[in-house]
Amino acid sequence: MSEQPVLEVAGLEVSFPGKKKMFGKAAPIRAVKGVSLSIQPGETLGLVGESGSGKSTVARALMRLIEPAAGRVTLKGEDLTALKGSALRKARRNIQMVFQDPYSSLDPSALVADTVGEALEVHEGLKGKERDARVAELLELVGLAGHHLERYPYEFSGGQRQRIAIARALALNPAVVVCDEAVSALDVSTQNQIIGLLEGLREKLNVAYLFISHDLAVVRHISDRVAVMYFGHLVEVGTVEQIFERPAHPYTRALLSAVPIADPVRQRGRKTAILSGEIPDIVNPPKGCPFASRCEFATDACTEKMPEFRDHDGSSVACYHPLENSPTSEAFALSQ
Ligand SMILES: Nc1ncnc2c1ncn2[C@@H]1O[C@H](COP(=O)(O)OP(=O)(O)OP(=O)(O)O)[C@@H](O)[C@H]1O
Repeated sequence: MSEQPVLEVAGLEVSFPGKKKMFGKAAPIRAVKGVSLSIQPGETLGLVGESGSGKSTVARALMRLIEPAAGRVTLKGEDLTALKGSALRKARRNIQMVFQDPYSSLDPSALVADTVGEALEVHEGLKGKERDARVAELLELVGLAGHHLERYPYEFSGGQRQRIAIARALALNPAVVVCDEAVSALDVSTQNQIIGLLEGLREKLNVAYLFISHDLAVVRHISDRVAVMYFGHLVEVGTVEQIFERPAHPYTRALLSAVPIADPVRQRGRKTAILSGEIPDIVNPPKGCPFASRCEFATDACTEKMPEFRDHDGSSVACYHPLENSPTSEAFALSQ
């Protein structure tokens, strides 16, 4: 029997106010529609999808950095969506975020000791030497020497700054860390080091990750399971093997086959399901599956109603005609 999930998201909806029109009311932008997912302790769930599919909005809403319009977020058994004020701040200790850009996410005027130690002061009342000793431990945990305490972010490389951001995220020993494109701004060798660090920390601390990335090779490497988003909807969730080797949703297959293969001969001979066609207008969404207009398998049912999730060959997929043994996945496997 599986453990209780550390994070459960059910029916998450997020809307933004639409652009004001000259006449009439502005239609809201429904950026996230009915997203449900769960993460087990110590598990890494990858979250992928094209730009604008809603990945960052899911992350920000589940941390209550923006208010969801509907849905429930349960963190370590506690309903985050029902909490306010100090109760919310306390519960949020358990979920922290690492952002893409370590240059802008760290305060340039703050010493590393203050950046990493702030949460320890606020939540645990640690001060002075006691706080700094804990910060030095955290720096060592992320592979930096403890004596970096008295330095400013500009004195570090991009990779070292991301290590500082990770140390800050881990200060309160969270159960979940959301990594939103956390390695995307780094060069490949630094990326590999940070990924190795995240994997090591997961082993040591049993922390779970929601790992958002547009880099499918990185997601494949780090994730246990992968969730695929399209146009604000989750369309498929499965183990990393299922998603990459037997994608069931035509969108997942197209997304994977859009990854170029380095060898031009193999690239030319490859059977692809290229992502062609326009993404629907987010202000006037279609009533059925939003991928139907781009999907070679779409039927009338697809344009009528968004399909419910169903189990298919071990994954969970929102599609009326999930694919069997999708051939493009083989091409993706070859590209690795
Ligand atoms: N503050 C906002 N106001 C209005 N619309 C927004 C706002 N933030 C996001 N959106 C819209 O919500 C949708 C989802 O955006 P989001 O940034 O979550 O996508 P994403 O999958 O994270 O994309 P990317 O990979 O480019 O970061 C997009 O249509 C975006 O334009």
